[in-house]
Amino acid sequence: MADPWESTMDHAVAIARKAGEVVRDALRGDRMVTTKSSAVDLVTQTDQKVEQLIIQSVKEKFPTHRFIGEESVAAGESCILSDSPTWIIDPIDGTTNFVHTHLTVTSTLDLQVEFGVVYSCIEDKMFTARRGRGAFCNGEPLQVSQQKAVEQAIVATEFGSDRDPEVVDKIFQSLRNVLCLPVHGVRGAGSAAMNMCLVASGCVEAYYEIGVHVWDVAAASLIVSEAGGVLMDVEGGEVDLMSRRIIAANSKTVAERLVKTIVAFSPPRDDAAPSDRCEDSTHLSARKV
Ligand SMILES: O=P([O-])([O-])O[C@@H]1[C@@H](O)[C@H](O)[C@@H](O)[C@H](O)[C@@H]1O
Ligand SMILES: [Mg+2]
Ligand SMILES: [Mg+2]
Repeated sequence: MADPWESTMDHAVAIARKAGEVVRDALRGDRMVTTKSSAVDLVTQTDQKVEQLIIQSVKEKFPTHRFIGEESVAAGESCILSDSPTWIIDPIDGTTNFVHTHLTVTSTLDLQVEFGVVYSCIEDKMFTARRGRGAFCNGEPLQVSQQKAVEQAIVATEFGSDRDPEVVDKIFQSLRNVLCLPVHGVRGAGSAAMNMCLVASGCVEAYYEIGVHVWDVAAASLIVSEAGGVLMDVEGGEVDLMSRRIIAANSKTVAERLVKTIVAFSPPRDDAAPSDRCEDSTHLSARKV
């Protein structure tokens, strides 16, 4: 049966590839860095340029579609899912890597519940998933790891950009608990989306993080699910993409072991009123890197 969203997803893949070209070009030049919710929550002109490139390109083809973009929300736009087709965009997932010319940088585009696209532009890896039709990397099918013993697993996580000592303590308590399960290792790509694509690819057994945003994980969530993986809230139960908490695992068994291990807390939700969000976009002085 013909897929009504096929041409839309093709456009998403094309614009993700174009975004990757812009990011690769920017890596060869100077990057002006400013900050958002903390001194280590970085953003560059390239993040903003790529987000506008994506949004303008989609608006021209699909004028009724809505958007949740990381940098648009940072500038004060709402972060509310509507009944209209809504694109959830992270123009650069891994901005800190981008600023430090580190390797893993992705751009993510998700059209809520229909398809997800994550493009890792340095590696030229295009991760895609269409609801009910599988997950792929450069056209090759993806399948999560079959390892169900967490003691034989590699787990990915990130430390986020909140440096409140009480939050950092909870993050480290979880990390210590996970390491002492024990697990074979803990890894972090510097990009939530890339960590989740590693789960979908069977490279690591699970990823968890408290403090991510909906734009970090929306596209890759569908890629994990379509690769046979499981999404769960850190306290168990269904994941809520606006809650800023997620476990993406190869199996329910591994996900449930992590639920028992992680020290849970609840950051301000992405769909909270702007005044209740911790991201108050305090743009400190720009610096060139
Ligand atoms: O800001 P960004 O590079 O798009 O996204 C990043 C996420 O991919 C990562 O998981 C998180 O720990 C960082 O704090 C940051 O949010
Ligand atoms: Mg991100
Ligand atoms: Mg980003």
